[in-house]
Amino acid sequence: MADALPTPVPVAKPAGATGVLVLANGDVIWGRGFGAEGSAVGEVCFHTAMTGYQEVLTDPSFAGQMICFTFPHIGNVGANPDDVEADDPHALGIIVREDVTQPSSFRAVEGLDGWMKRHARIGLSGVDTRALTRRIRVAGAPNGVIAHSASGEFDVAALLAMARAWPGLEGMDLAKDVSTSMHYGWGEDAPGGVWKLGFGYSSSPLPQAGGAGGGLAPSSTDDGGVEHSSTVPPAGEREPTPNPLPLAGWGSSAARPHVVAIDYGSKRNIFRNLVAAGAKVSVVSATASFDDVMALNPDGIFLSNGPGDPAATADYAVPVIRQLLETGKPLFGICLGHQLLGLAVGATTTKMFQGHRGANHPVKRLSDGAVEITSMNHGFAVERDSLPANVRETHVSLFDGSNAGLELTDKPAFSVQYHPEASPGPQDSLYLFERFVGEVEASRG
Ligand SMILES: NC(=O)CC[C@H](N)C(=O)O
Repeated sequence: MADALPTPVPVAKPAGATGVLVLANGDVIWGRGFGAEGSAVGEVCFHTAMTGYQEVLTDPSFAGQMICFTFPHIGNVGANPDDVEADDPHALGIIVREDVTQPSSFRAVEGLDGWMKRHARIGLSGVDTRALTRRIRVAGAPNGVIAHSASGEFDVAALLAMARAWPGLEGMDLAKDVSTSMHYGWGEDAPGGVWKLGFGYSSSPLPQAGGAGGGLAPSSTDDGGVEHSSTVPPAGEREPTPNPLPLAGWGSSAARPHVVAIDYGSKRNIFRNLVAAGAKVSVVSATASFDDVMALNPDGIFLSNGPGDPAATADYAVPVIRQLLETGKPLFGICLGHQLLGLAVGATTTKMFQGHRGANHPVKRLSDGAVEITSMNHGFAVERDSLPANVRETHVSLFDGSNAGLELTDKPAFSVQYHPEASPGPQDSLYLFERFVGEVEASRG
């Protein structure tokens, strides 16, 4: 009963169009460009959150994707250095209904337009985002190119060729490209260890008065298969959090239990919540070996969220996770970490038709029937029917019945498909951090 999509017909460029979205099927959607000029290719998905656009844009899970926001007013509280999940945006660009207005918030230090320009990310406004969302619901998340040119000049045929040449997210490993470039400590003492209003610890320089906007990176580099135009740089390997703590000296002797987090593209608020729940956190890269992790003497292991296809990341992540499970230490995974734990225990993952992206996704907790309102951002899912006998499904999406959580019955390991760190979004699921750190504490010898 899915509606048929109309065959694309060439749409003449309307007067004043300075931005365009070209989909791989030939659809051309015109609008007004903002943020950086240039073009970027990736998957087009929609997000239903009404708040938290900076958190969404900087979530490394969005590498390789551009986001159509269903909420029409995006950008109206500007940008600040606090509401970021990484130093730089990882989403390639955003597609919005209304033009971005002057920011109205005591927390804003610049407008969204200037922030995106500074970080070389493209925006497109004036788009019928309802129609685009409906298209994604009917036909799945398409590949496409977002482009912004202040002169209004576009080579649509070249943009279409770029969209068609992009191989798609399926089979694409992006985690190691966005992971931390060095191992570091994220402790209660670290700046930003826990969130405080006005902390402003981003290491990105803030714009000088009147100086916002310049500074686009000059050339493209490879980003795990994500192609970029000459003006939009890839997300790249992330710098560690500012003022990282040294790793040395942390371990089981410390007062706090020590969690080693494998960063497949983690959001900062996850680390803050682990610290708030009582842990000391060390962060290691996605490609860290079993020995790298164990050398830090962990009391528990955390597997982070991240971009791309879990099956492609599994090549290097799963053997390490399997060895870590054998240690019997508590293990907790979120989103990509959930999918990788699923793969490590022998389950399979699949690409979803349109995915889940929003801050109001109901999930049923099967242990007691409670419904958690959750923040979600995923395009792949663990296949329930592939779960082995020693794995129990713990949570289910009430939107489409897909798997949203699992736990092992013979080891202290569990994971959820949604984002319990809940920024942006509700806080129903923060108990998971306390459960995990409580288990880590209890398991210390
Ligand atoms: N937020 C995430 O960790 C996303 C996981 C994975 N990249 C997906 O799209 O399903």
